[in-house]
Amino acid sequence: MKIEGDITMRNAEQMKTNYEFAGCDTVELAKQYGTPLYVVSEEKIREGCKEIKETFLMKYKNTKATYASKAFLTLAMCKIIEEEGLGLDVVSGGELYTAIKANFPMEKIVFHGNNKSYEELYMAVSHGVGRIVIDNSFELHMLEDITNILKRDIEVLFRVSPGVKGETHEYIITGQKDSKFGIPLEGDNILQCVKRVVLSKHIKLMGFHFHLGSQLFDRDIYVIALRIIMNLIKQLKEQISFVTKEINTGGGFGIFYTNGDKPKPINYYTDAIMKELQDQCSSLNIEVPSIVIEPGRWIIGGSGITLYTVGAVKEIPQVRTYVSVDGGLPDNPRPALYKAKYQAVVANKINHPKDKVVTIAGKCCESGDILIWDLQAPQVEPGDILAVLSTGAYNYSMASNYNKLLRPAVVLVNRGEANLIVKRESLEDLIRRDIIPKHLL
Ligand SMILES: Cc1ncc(COP(=O)(O)O)c(C=O)c1O
Ligand SMILES: N[C@@H](CCCC[NH3+])C(=O)O
Repeated sequence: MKIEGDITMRNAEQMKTNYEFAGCDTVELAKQYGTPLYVVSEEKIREGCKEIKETFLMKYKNTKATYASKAFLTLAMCKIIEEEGLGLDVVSGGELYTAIKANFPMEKIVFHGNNKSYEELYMAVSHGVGRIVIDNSFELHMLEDITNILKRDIEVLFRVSPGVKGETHEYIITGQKDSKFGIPLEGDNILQCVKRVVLSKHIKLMGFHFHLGSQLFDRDIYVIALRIIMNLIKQLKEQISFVTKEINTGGGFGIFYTNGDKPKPINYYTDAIMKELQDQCSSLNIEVPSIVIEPGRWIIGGSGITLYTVGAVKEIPQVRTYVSVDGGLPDNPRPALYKAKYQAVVANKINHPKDKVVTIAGKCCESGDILIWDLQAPQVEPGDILAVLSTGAYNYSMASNYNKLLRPAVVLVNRGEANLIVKRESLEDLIRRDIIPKHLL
């Protein structure tokens, strides 16, 4: 009996031809929820958070981690992040509103942005967010005004621009000298801002923030940036006796998309940051400030995939075969924006030999709407389900309605169970905000 059972199990295993993600058959998911479909693994998100806790937060005292919600934010995501005990970084009234609606603890919110509006700052102060990261002196003035009106205290950091250039796509580097983000360290801009804020009645300066860019694999630039910030901290202490309590070293930790990406555990970065911090503090004889990191992509990127249904397959002899899917640039603008590369599998043909090379095209009226060039794949036919991998970060959050395509649904999967966490847009949603003026009726 037992032997028979084993054979049956083995046969079942061999016959499995569908791609599984978090214990769910992705072809079934596509059938049940339609395509394009974002699928997000709860377990993978929690594993990332756990790694951050075990190898950074528990290893070093006086440390915090906030999830950069711009990577992927829904009410359910807020709940997971809250349960995991991380903070949340938001960059707009919209992201803050989402966190408020999820009852996310406001003291764990860090509010970012290089051009926050008066209304956004007012919203942040009146809801009592934990930190506002001030990007410029214009914002500082608005914040002084708002805190005086509301008579509310607020703790802030200054975002500074360390002048360090990360190796990544030029559109996603932020820490270089010529950047729209942060207060430059050249000149006395930062000194003036610090002098001003220390006199403020309601604004308490806790320290400094830098963020170097995204999809970074090199820890040395974090160390270099930290050294530069430590020098600022030393000068401020000597010149105006300002004591820095917190340094936020941003996010940007890279993940695997395709061969060539060499992802690292989080402590590859944080151990180097903490070592530099301790060395610098002891050599400068200053108290060790608290360290905060803000990973976005590193937590959610590999936790998501996108399912598409294949439509037209067009073979141009001696040129290439275009396989068109039912989404593309509107649900994933990253290949068009950053020449981002992705891996994909044909979910219903997982065991078929990959003896073809095809190009995965989106359905937008844009020649640049190509999701993947030259994918090694089995024979692809209309109706096949394509799973594009590692789409958890900056796909759903950057999606648009270009060509009036409907934004996909999002399904949260965990150990074979699936829950819809964002509904698919409807045609009605597309015109909900349109108004026809009287003279055109
Ligand atoms: C201020 C700030 N913190 C954190 C992040 C998160 O970046 P990543 O998703 O690359 O970790 C970003 C985005 O680059 C950012 O601008
Ligand atoms: N949107 C970018 C990341 C920007 C991070 C925000 N500063 C991407 O998809 O790679």
